[in-house]
Amino acid sequence: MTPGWITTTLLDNDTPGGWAVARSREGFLHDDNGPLFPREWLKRQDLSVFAEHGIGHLDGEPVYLLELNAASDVPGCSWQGLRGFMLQGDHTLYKVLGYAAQIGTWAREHRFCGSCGQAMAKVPRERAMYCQACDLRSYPRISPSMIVLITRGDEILLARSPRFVSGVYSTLAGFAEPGESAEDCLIREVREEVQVEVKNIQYIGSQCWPFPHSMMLGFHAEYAGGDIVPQADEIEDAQWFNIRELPPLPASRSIARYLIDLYLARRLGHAEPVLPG
Ligand SMILES: NC(=O)c1ccc[n+]([C@@H]2O[C@H](COP(=O)([O-])OP(=O)(O)OC[C@H]3O[C@@H](n4cnc5c(N)ncnc54)[C@H](O)[C@@H]3O)[C@@H](O)[C@H]2O)c1
Ligand SMILES: [Mg+2]
Ligand SMILES: [Zn+2]
Repeated sequence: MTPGWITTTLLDNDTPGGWAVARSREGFLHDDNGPLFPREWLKRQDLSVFAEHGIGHLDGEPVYLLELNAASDVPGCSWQGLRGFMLQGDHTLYKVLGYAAQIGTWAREHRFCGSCGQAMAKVPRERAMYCQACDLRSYPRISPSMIVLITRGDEILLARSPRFVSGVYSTLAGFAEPGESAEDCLIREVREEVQVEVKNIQYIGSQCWPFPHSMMLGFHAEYAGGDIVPQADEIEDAQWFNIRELPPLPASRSIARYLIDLYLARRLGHAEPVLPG
């Protein structure tokens, strides 16, 4: 048995047993023991199953996703969105659910060929959908996004979007566009969102962000010039904050929070935090 969570495409839906998670628009089903259920028990419940996907092995046991048409009542259970599992609880289980969500969404959105419109079929032993007419394979979509902490000595640049929880300020982020390097994207996003220039861009680490399919690439950069001008509509407010007087910050498991905490730790001589993958 290999401990931990390993994704796979090798599971056969006709082989009984293993664990399963159930996902609807309301999130994942869970009870007091969490979101993993014995698969045969789950399949006996009154669920409207849209698709079933073998997704991986957890501590050597196969795990399947039951993708549902709608949430239904299961006695003793309730539904919780993926963000709730990210914010608290077992991080490995959150990784299982994050992967399940991305596979479920991708498979649902790639039932038909984007080129000719015919039905696509699952490719055996590969996470891909295939159109025979076009000889076209569609793989799960991952959207690279840059996220950057900009610093100026004891000050850090944080901003808030109108979508954030009231009072919370975070690092700047944005999606890569075709033709850009990670650095090009970072420089463009920072210019667009606050009209500031940066230098000494350093890659720090990355995080899967399955909302719905981002891959966050985290950077540190130093301020090089310009006065903050927040982008209309996208940025409600942006400010330089002294590291000793910070506003409410993003959730502790996010890479945004990690980039901030890492800088504080280095600046103040504290132990460095660990980035949750
Ligand atoms: N993990 C973290 O700590 C953390 C923190 C901040 C942001 N994020 C994530 O980073 C991503 C980018 O952040 P943002 O919202 O500031 O992005 P952004 O500044 O690029 O603005 C969002 C806009 O980009 C466009 N867009 C949406 N999806 C896209 C895609 N796949 N490719 C290209 N453009 C797209 C839309 O017009 C959307 O309104 C989001 O997924 C966000 O949830 C993660
Ligand atoms: Mg942004
Ligand atoms: Zn086709």
